[in-house]
Amino acid sequence: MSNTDKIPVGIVGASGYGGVQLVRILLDHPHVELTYLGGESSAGQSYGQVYPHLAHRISLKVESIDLDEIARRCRVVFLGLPNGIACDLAPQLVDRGCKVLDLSADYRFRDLNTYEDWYGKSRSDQEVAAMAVYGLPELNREAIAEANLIGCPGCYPTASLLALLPLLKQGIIIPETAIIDAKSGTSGGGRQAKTNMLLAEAGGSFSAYGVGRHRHTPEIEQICTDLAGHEVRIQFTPHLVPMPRGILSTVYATLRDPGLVREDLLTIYNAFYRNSPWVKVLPSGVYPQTKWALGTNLCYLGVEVDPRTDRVIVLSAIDNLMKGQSGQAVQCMNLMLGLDETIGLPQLAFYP
Ligand SMILES: NC(=O)C1=CN([C@@H]2O[C@H](COP(=O)(O)OP(=O)(O)OC[C@H]3O[C@@H](n4cnc5c(N)ncnc54)[C@H](OP(=O)(O)O)[C@@H]3O)[C@@H](O)[C@H]2O)C=CC1
Ligand SMILES: CC(=O)N[C@@H](CCC(=O)OP(=O)(O)O)C(=O)O
Repeated sequence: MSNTDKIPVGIVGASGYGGVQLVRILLDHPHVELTYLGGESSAGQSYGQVYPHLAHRISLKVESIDLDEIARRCRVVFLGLPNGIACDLAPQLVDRGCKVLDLSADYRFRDLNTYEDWYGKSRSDQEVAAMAVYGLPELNREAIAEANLIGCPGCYPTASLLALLPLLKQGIIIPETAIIDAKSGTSGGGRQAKTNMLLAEAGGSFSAYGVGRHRHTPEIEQICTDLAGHEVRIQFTPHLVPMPRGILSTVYATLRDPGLVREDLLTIYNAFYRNSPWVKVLPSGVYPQTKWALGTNLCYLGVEVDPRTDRVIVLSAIDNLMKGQSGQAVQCMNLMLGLDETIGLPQLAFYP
């Protein structure tokens, strides 16, 4: 592909945390060119005013949202907006010929009754939602490559499902025994001011939230149900950790075959992910740390079996803003454009 063939790409919600990660990744992507950045309260400012450390790399302004103008200037559009807004924009952008990747929850659910129950917004775009593809490449690589609209997964579902997929696909666990204990850095809550994210509130503390009812529960259950072939309910508890970014998700489930040991599970995981460049199964007895994934699109998995309880324990570490959000969206974009899924995405963390 020559320079003149670069694909024009826009970001709506460019001033947010997901938006700035997309800008950072796409500025160095060899096959795309940023042609539109959109926002709400930041509209009218240069991008360098919003993020001064990027002023030397980008001269675009943040603009208000004009769908005709976006479609005129972009072939691919990322929507990094609060939940409940993309559903008013995405269908019109797809109609105008754009490929759309929505970072919010609006197109993650095939059945909008579930979305309405958990997100409290009524929807009339069931047909569009049914054609959207869930953007987890390790699950849906072929469908993503053919799609025009991607519902990118949530950060906790990404970390947790990558831990669960080999177990569910091969019937190794009793799905309804799955318990997910996940911890996130504060950037998971986005860039807008929130009291519970203040340094004085979250800084020296570690707490659970959404206990018994977090909206990522039905998202994880949708995939577990598909893979198990019957309705599955799981237990999920998120926690807020005093660090800027990263997720560690620890998943427990009961083995169907109590004879399996750690080495058996590692063989299964390594085989399952052998063609998935963004998932790294760690060697026997090694468990992931969030800092290994920071700034990269990688998911690190550590696998263990407790023979006393017949439970498998899988630990999954990602950067919530990368594999948990913008990095994964670019991985999907690469597939939609027929490119290698690793192109343009950082592989090395700034560890230690
Ligand atoms: N943070 C994370 O770890 C993850 C987030 N997500 C999801 O990705 C999406 C974006 O999240 P994140 O980047 O954290 O969000 P931020 O809060 O950091 O950014 C939100 C963006 O949306 C824009 N915006 C807000 N309200 C409106 C509106 N009414 N109309 C148009 N634009 C609006 C803001 O523009 P302005 O600043 O100009 O007002 C800003 O650019 C959310 O749906 C989130 O749930 C998914 C996975 C992980
Ligand atoms: C730490 C923190 O607040 N995390 C967010 C999850 C971010 C995310 O993935 O949210 P969406 O599903 O809305 O896209 C939360 O629990 O609401």
